[in-house]
Amino acid sequence: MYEIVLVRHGESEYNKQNLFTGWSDPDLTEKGIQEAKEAGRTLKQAGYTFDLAFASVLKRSIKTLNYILEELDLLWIPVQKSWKLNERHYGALQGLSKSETAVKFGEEQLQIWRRSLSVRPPLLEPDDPRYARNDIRYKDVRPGDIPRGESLEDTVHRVGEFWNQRIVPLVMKKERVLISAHGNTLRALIKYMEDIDETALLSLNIPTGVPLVYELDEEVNPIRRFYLGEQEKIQVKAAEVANQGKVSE
Ligand SMILES: O=C(O)[C@@H](CO)OP(=O)(O)O
Repeated sequence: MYEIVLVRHGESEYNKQNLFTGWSDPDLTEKGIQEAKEAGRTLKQAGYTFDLAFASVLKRSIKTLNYILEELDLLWIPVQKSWKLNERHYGALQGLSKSETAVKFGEEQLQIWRRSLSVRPPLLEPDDPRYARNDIRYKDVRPGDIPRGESLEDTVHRVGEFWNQRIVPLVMKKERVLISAHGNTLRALIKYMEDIDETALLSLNIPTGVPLVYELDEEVNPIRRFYLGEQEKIQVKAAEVANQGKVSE
């Protein structure tokens, strides 16, 4: 049996303000830093250690990973960063308030944009300053691969490809891997690995800064997944994520 640990970054400035984030690059809040450190301590107490780690190219994921590795005294291990682990691109919704958007378009539409599988958000215009094509960190990405807005299905595609090409071979070599990523990237990975149906996917909300352990069989198929830490507290945190789509928080 293999094991892999996934973690969503700690609370970001946009999470705190309840703004759509996607490929925007806000920093962690003080609470987010504490969540990341706590995740590191939880892993340490449970006896986890890692040979290498992955992060996206967004600072909330990178910093979360660093705080965790610091708690584990593993800042020295190799870290691979990839845009393929970036949050799902939220298109023209990026930077807008979730609760104001719920008032304007209704909670039902908001839930479709946030949690459905195949619906894309309104796309960014090519000349929108939020379009990542002019951002130097994506200079090596084929321009056609840089999204202007993604459905979860689009994210499943890129994350699934990354999982197969970059992570599975390492897991099969018995490398102990930690992945610091994002709420919808992790939902996409869970969808890819387990092929859960859309109803289950709708209510799948990943809390910030909580280690999620996957046990995998010899073919790297999932056996089970579970969160490490106080289960009641984790459920409350997941419910908070679900409630971000309400008209008033
Ligand atoms: O804004 C976002 O990019 C994501 C994660 O923070 O939010 P949501 O849970 O609404 O998909």
